[in-house]
Amino acid sequence: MRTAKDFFAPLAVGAPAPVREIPARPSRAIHFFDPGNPKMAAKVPDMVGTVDVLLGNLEDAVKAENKEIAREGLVKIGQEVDFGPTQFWTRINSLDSPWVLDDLTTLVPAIGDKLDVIMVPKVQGAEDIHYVDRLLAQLEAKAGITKPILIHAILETARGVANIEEICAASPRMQGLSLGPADLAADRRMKTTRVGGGHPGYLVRQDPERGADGVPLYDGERTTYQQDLWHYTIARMVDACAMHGIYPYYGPFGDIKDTVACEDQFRNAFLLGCVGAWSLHPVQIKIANKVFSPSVEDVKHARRVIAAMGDGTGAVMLDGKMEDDASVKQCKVMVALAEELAAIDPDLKAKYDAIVVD
Ligand SMILES: CCC(=O)SCCNC(=O)CCNC(=O)[C@H](O)C(C)(C)COP(=O)(O)OP(=O)(O)OC[C@H]1O[C@@H](n2cnc3c(N)ncnc32)[C@H](O)[C@@H]1OP(=O)(O)O
Ligand SMILES: O=CC(=O)O
Ligand SMILES: [Mg+2]
Repeated sequence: MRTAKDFFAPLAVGAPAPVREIPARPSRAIHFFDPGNPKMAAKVPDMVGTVDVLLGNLEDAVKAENKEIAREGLVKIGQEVDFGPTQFWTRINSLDSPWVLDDLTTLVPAIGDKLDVIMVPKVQGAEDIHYVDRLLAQLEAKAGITKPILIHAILETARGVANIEEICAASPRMQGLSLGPADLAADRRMKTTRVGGGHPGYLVRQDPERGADGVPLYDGERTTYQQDLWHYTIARMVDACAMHGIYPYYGPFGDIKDTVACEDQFRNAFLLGCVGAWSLHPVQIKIANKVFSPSVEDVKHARRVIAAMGDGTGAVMLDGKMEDDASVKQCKVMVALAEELAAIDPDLKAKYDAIVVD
């Protein structure tokens, strides 16, 4: 165990000092692209400024025979593109793969000064984060990198879920967690073949009409309500991240054409406390940007409550509802997010600035 006094010490002589607080940078959409796919790679420069995070993916969805091309493509993009306000992330190959060592030893010297966050897949426990943490420190020291690269872990194994708190606490580099519903479903032996989202078989059913004898009458219509397969894991992830001052994200939604259900899944995650979601296709960026930005109505309400609550203590009635010390804190979460987003998104800023609090 690293003691409290050593926790913020660099893990290699000459490596940058770890950050004490993870910056709250907007990351509504983490947009995945394959850096070895020429069509996708060509779109990256024009996507800067339209999405909060651009992530060059080297892991699953990149064919084994293309791993090196993807890595080289990522280096080229990292060296040539000015990312401006957009964060630049990568997802490296898993720690048990033959590619990950080359991923790290190539990327850090070549583009480590540009990379904000490295996403590590299939994290099982703190030992995986410790490994990456030390190696990054050694590579940063060797390359003269002055800003520490942060680590994001994907929650996609049963062991990872069981070890979630120790993963979050494993390093001051820990920036956040994403739910990986596809690998997690496989690892848990869940019986869904979908990449994220709900399932029509996972439902609750309205109570039956009953006869005078109390026996259910089976011929009546009974409404069913599809449930969220991911509720437990997302809620678990949100608590662990909040406890450790890092950020939770929903991961992939594979039914690209079902933009409505994608929006629903993203909104569930937003309401539960996630700050963003993955985008696999350009069409999902707009959805994430919309869902993970507080609505004008919510911001207006939050500002009204804050104004009505004065010093933030006591209780008031507003529109027939009680507001008090706790609800004003909820409202402050909403307003703080709106302010963060307004600082980087002129359209949102104009909408929020136009709000008149009556
Ligand atoms: C499930 C577990 C996980 O690990 S999920 C994360 C790993 N998966 C990924 O990263 C998938 C990334 N996305 C993709 O590979 C593609 O979007 C898939 C889903 C295959 C669909 O591609 P495709 O059939 O070409 O779509 P399309 O014809 O609608 O594309 C229109 C134009 O847009 C481009 N495009 C597509 N996806 C991206 C992307 N992610 N980033 C940037 N550009 C993208 C296409 O190349 C296509 O371009 P063009 O108009 O032909 O020039
Ligand atoms: O990597 C993501 C997943 O769902 O698996
Ligand atoms: Mg996965």
